[in-house]
Order: sequence, then structure tokens, then C-alpha cells
Amino acid sequence: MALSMRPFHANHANYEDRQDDPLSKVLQPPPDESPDERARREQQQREATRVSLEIDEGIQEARKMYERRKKAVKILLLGQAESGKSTTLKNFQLAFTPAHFRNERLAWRTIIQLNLIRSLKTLLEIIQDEMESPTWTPPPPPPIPLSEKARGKLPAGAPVPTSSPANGGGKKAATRSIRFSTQPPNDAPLTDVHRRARLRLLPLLSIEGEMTRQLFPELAAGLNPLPDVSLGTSTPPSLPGVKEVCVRAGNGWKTVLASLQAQGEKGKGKGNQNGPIDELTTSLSGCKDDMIALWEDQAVRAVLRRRSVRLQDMPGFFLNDIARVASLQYEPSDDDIVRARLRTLGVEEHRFTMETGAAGSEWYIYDVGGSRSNRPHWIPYFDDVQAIIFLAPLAFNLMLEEDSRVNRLEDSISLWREICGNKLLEGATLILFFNKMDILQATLASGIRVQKYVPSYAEQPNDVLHVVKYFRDKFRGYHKRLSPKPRPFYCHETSVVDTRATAVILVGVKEGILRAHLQSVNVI
Ligand SMILES: Nc1nc2c(ncn2[C@@H]2O[C@H](COP(=O)(O)OP(=O)(O)OP(=O)(O)O)[C@@H](O)[C@H]2O)c(=O)[nH]1
Ligand SMILES: [Mg+2]
Repeated sequence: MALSMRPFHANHANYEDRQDDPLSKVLQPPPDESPDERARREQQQREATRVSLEIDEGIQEARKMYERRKKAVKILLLGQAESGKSTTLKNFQLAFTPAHFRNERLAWRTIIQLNLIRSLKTLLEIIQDEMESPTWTPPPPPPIPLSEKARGKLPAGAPVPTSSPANGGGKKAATRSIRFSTQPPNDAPLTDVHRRARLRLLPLLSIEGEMTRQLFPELAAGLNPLPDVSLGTSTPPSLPGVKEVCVRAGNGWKTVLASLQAQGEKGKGKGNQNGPIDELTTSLSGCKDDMIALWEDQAVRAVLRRRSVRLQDMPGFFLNDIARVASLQYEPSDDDIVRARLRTLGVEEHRFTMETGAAGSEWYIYDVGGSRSNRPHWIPYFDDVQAIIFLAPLAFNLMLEEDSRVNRLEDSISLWREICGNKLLEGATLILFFNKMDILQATLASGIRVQKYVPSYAEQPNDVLHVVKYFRDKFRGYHKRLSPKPRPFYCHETSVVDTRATAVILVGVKEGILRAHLQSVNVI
């Protein structure tokens, strides 16, 4: 298009000399052109010139972008789903582009509220399951104090929590802000009070479902949007249901959130209607006391213990922060944003112009979806990255969410082997993060033995020091054996939800990558 317009503009000066050029001939004004026709033709020529210049500028801009990208440092974050890639990215943003990070606070508020409801949903499902289990029989209602009966304050048959100092007395216990169970933790049964609290909280789940549908329509339909194949080779497809808030590559969800927010503002302008975002906040706030009571309840805790469920290790866990997150004035802290869970799908490119450190330098960080169906989408990014940060939580006792037959650590190791041996990546620096060290620590402290899951670990001490050393040696061995060319092995133990400790590690990582990059382009 730009080419065909050139004769009007850039080559106009030698127009007369081009009488033999067939294109010029076609473009010659007709000999009997009227003044009106001439004016129209000249107007068209001016318009064509303007468009042509615009296209030229666009090409220039694209060329500059390309050059900038070629010179920039490019990092790929890899690892299985839930390994902490997006959380590491947020740490990068917080450390090196804090202003940009904090600009997105409002968008994260909704995601965190949805995270909270997700954990609540799991809790309610467990409570329901417990109550429906054949061994559960509703305990007889505790005796109603005669004085209460006589005053006729309670409906017939209503269960009345026991009056005790622990729950603030019988009268107070009938309100929502009670502690439901007062018996010793291990014998406390679930009662009708729990069932009713659960029923009161159920509407929150519908609101969450509706919100998720609006934010991520294709996911809410329960479809797996990407084919399920491993890195390079095909495996039988599996369609895991979407169980949490997801984000497609790109920043689409932030735009949708902004428009939902605007919808709310418009509603307010008209003096009545709340938008969906305000509705979510108001509903959460209305359910706050019930949520706190249920989560802090001894009988509920006993059920979780019996079933060995540690909700606090699940992604996007905010049940310990209900009072804050479910308040009307909630504003996420930096830590909240870092801990928020938003599953990545596909590959997201994030451009950084450093605000601190090597200020002004350009970095591109690619954050990828880590579940098996996402992995084929990583490959196009392999031939142009300087460094890979590979996240491998030492989750020796957990299975993949998308395939409950596959051990997470085993999956991480086979992925690491593929990355180490990949020819396209032979020039890239590989940096290994043993992430979620806090969870490893808690797992080992709870008495779970590595040997049970990894028989070759044998009788070595079941502590962090030995476990880390054992697996570091394994990862180092594959790195050495499979790398097409020798390269240094870097390994860090991280808990990337700890932003302060992570910032220190990232500064070192950033400097190392920058040095290697400058060396490769012969600047130093
Ligand atoms: N306790 C703890 N939680 C972590 C750590 N790193 C990440 N998380 C949490 O784990 C969850 C998953 O982290 P993400 O960063 O979203 O994982 P991801 O690798 O991007 O996952 P995909 O996008 O599905 O590939 C989030 O809720 C994080 O807050 C850690 O070191 N310790
Ligand atoms: Mg992610």
C-alpha cells in the first residue's frame, strides 16, 4: 500500500522524467481535467500522502521496537503450574518498577476477593462432605437454658450453642460472630449451626461464579482452551476443570475489570445501582462475621486436621485475612498482591524499563502458563532469551493438579532435564529457584517423610538441609550431563512470597544476567 502511493509524494519531483514508467502513466492527470476534478484529485493525493507518511512512521516505530528488543535483556520464567512464576514476576515489578506495580492495586483487589471466596468454597465443600458422610449424625441440640425457653426467644427446635466463657455466653452465641464449637478440638462435632452458616455463605459462591464468567468467559464455560501436550511430544489429552481464577496472556482482564468498575461508577452517577465490583465488596462485607466464625471454629479445624487438609498451602490463601479483605474499605497491600493467585494461560510478555538499579535499561520478562497443556506454547520463545529462571518447588509429596497420577517433583525434574538438554537454549543462563521453601519447611516439620515418596532418599535425615542438598545434587547432575555446552549452575532457595528476601536474590540475579548479557554483546 505504501509503495503504490509513493509516486504522488516522494517521487513527485521527477514525475516529468518518468513518462515511460507505466505506473506514472496511469497516474497522469487526464488531459481534459476540469478545475473541480483537479481540486478533487489533489485532495486525494494529499490524503494518500498523509496515509503514506503514517505508514512510514509505523514501520520506523516497529523497526525501533525491534532494535530495542534485540538489545534488551530477555528472561523466560519456566516451571510447572503453581511453581511461583507469576509471583516471581510480581517481585521483579515490585523491586524494579514499583510505581507500575502499585498502579494496578485496584485491579488486584477484585482478584484477591475472588481468591478468598475460592478458599471459602473449598472449606464449605469439606463441611458439606463431612455432614453428608455416613458417619455423621447431627449431635443432639445442647440443653436450652430454662430461662431462655421460658422467655420464648428461640424458635422450637433451634440449636442453641452452649453458654460458656469461651464463646461469650449463650445469648451472644446465637449471633453471627460466635465461635461455633466449644468442646476440645478433636471431639468437637459439626452441628446444625455450621450447616446454617454454610447456607448463609452459599450466595457468595454464585456471585464469584458470575464475576468469573464476566472476567474470563471462555474459562468459566469449563473449557480447556489449549491442547494438552507436553513440551514437544503428545500425550493423551486430559481436560482438567478450571478450578480457579485464570488469566489469558495479555492484560485483557485488567481492561474488563476497569470497564466493570466504570459500570459501577455510572450506576452511582444515576443514584442507585451498584456495579458487580461493588456488589462483590458489599456481599463479602455482609458475610465477614460468618466467614471468620467458620474458619476459626474448632470443629471445622478438627475436620481439616482429620482429613489432613492444609488450606493455608493452597494458592491464593486469604482466610487468615478475612477481617481485612472482606471489609468495605479494603485496599490490598504489596504482600497481598504478591500472594494473589491468578493462573496464567499462554505466554505473557512484560516490558520493564527499570525505575531503579540500572535505571532506564529495558528488560522483557516472559511469564508462561505452567500446566502441561501450556508447555508447547513456550517453544517459540526459546531462541531469543538470555536467561531462564526455572522454578522448582521441592513438592515431593504432592501431585499435579492436571494429572493426579504424576508427582510434582518428578514432573519438575523431567521438565528441568528437557530444558537443560534443549539445543535452542544452549546459550541461555539457567537459574534454578527451589521455591516454596516455607512450605517444604512446614511439610518436613509436620513429620512427612521424604523416603515415603522418594525411596532412594533412604534413611538420610528428614530435614531441610539434607533434603535440599539431595535434590540440588540431582538437579546439578542433570544440568551438567545434559547441557549441550558447559555452563555454570546457579541455584537459589526461595520463598517468593517473602518480598524482602526475594528482592535481595533478584538484585543478584539481575546483575548476573546483565553482566552475562553485556559480555555476550561484547560491551564488557
Ligand atoms: N507459601 C508460598 N506460596 C507461594 C510461593 N510462591 C508462590 N506461592 C503461591 O503459589 C500460588 C501459585 O503461584 P503463581 O506464581 O501463580 O504460580 P505460577 O507458576 O505462575 O502458576 P501458573 O500460572 O499456573 O503456571 C500463588 O498463590 C502464590 O502466592 C512460596 O514461595 N511460598
Ligand atoms: Mg502464572
